[in-house]
Amino acid sequence: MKYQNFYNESINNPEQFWKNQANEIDWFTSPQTILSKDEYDYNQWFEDGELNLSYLCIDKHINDGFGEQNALIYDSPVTNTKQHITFNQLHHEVSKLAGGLQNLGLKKGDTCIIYMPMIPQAAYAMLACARLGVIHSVVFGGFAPHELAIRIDDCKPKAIITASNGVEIKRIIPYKPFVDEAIDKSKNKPEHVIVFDRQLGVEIPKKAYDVDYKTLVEDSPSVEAVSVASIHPSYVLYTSGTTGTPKGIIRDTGGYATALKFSMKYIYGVDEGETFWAASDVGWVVGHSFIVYGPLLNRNTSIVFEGKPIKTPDASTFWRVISEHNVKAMFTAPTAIRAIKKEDPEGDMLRQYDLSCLKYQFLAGERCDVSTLTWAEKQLNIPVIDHWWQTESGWPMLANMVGVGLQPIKPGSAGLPVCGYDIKILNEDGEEVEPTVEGYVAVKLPLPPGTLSNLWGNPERFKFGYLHRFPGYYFSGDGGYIDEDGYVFITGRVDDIINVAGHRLSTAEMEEIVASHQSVAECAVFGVHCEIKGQKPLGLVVLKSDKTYVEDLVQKEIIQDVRREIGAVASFRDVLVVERLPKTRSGKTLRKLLRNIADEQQFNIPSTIDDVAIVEEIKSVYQKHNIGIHNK
Ligand SMILES: CCC(=O)SCCNC(=O)CCNC(=O)[C@H](O)C(C)(C)COP(=O)(O)OP(=O)(O)OC[C@H]1O[C@@H](n2cnc3c(N)ncnc32)[C@H](O)[C@@H]1OP(=O)(O)O
Repeated sequence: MKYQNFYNESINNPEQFWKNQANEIDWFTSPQTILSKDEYDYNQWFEDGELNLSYLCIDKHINDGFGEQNALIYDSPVTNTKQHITFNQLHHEVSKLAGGLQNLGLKKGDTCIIYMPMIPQAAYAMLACARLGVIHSVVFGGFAPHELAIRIDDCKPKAIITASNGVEIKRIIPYKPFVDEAIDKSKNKPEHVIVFDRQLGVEIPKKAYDVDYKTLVEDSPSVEAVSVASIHPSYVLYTSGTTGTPKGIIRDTGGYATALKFSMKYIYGVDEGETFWAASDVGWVVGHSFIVYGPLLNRNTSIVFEGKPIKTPDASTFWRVISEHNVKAMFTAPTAIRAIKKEDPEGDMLRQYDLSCLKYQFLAGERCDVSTLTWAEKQLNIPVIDHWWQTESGWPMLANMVGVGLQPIKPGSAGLPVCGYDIKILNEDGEEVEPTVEGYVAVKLPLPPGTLSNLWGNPERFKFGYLHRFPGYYFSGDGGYIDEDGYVFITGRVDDIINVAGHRLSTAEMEEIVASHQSVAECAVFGVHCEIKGQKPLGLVVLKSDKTYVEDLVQKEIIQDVRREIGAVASFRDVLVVERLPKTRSGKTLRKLLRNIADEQQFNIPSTIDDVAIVEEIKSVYQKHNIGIHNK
């Protein structure tokens, strides 16, 4: 099969194409309607189909005779634990937890937040919710109680499933106290908090709403998977938006199952029974799609890894896991490769392991610089494939579809459009631009199955944020260009979103927190280049003139404020005090100029600037504080 023919088929005849793909999964009721419109006049897939994700990920494989195959391998260098979990064992854990949730009153259509570290119980919790048709919302453990509270208030969960603690290298992260604090702050209190005690000697503060996870599972019956409509939301996953509040991306069930089954085979090139590893976190979309649902749907063994690319215990960890667990294809973010490269530039640690099992290395989550890609290629000597997608899409939009046939790799490009995604580069007026001309990356509607179906509780924001700017297209928020061979190059966000170590964060949200410090008159927060994390946030503050300050103390307080409100994941460590900020004559802060000066990029000073002398002022502040690529 040729990529181009396959792709063209998906674009020219999407209904037939996706009907064929939908036939690859086991439906309780096969869909007769393939593509239709919902009440908001937006496309939906397989409207009248019925199925269950938990059934497809577990029961189906047991029924097919694969109950003793490993479904999950939990590998935790931070606790020195390795555990193999078969599909039979997964069934036991998930169906009894689902029974427990049911006993607590959770039913189809309710919501449940999952705030867990990278332990198998996080996957059990997701699958138990899916078994009942309960809509889960996993919140990344690096987010602070304030962020958790925002999500609680938005999705109003009936229960929260959490653990006593996480382990960050050698540091204990107190998950349960964070949940208690978030509930204190939120207006919509959940009825139950189900707590998995990891028995690591961490004290668990007790509350009336607490339910012990293990007792709940022990005392509850196994329950069967319920049938849900294809368009039933399987989950809500929050992602940063350009305004302060995060957006709850809604994912359907039938379209998602179809797209994930398709992805495992055609994008990642793994067959049933093989091992796949996405070294990410269940709190991100990668974790949903390619640690839990995708591999399990495809009867792959999936690795739940609780560790880091370095320091747990060293830069050889990834290679040990690949070799020990016979991983065929692996997914990680470029930032992880950069961290390994820094510790092991010549690949000496890598060569201690037999990596002959590894056939493909996939990279995504942030833009991949050429030197990271070529370093990985040189060390691994296999195709290293950058690809691009978003929380919104749920699965890859650009890739090198190795399951169809490996195409030449062009370093710097995230590859070719994946089947179903009619990707266009548009100018300000919504017109398609010529090859190699940079513009806005948009996808012609309808989007393929498995992509976002709306925003939780906010259909207006969905339309305005994604569909309004270029009618007839989904607007990705990224800029880029397509070359003469059809390869797409993503150049970065065109809004206030930054990507720090593969974590998508809103600078507007950080700016709100910085601005609320009592000593700050005005401020700007923006992303600057970071050698390891790709980008990191930098804050510039102008202090109020009617006060006396200890500058260092104000800076520490501001950094602490952002960490307390958003969480450690923000990596907000740099705040500089300046006399003034560059502005246009109409008073708009020139954040892009501030970023370009820091990144020492070629830039034009906007003609609307109110005082050009500020450019030198800012440069000298950056120099004094060692900000800038060449100062490192
Ligand atoms: C394609 C669609 C998508 O884009 S989905 C998103 C894809 N992104 C990813 O998969 C993320 C990739 N990045 C990573 O996995 C990590 O950044 C890696 C590379 C492993 C490095 O981790 P780390 O050294 O912790 O750095 P970091 O910048 O992630 O962390 C910053 C601070 O946050 C903390 N943190 C991190 N995770 C948690 C957690 N689960 N629970 C609690 N805290 C967490 C870290 O400890 C770190 O804290 P500190 O600032 O050092 O005190």
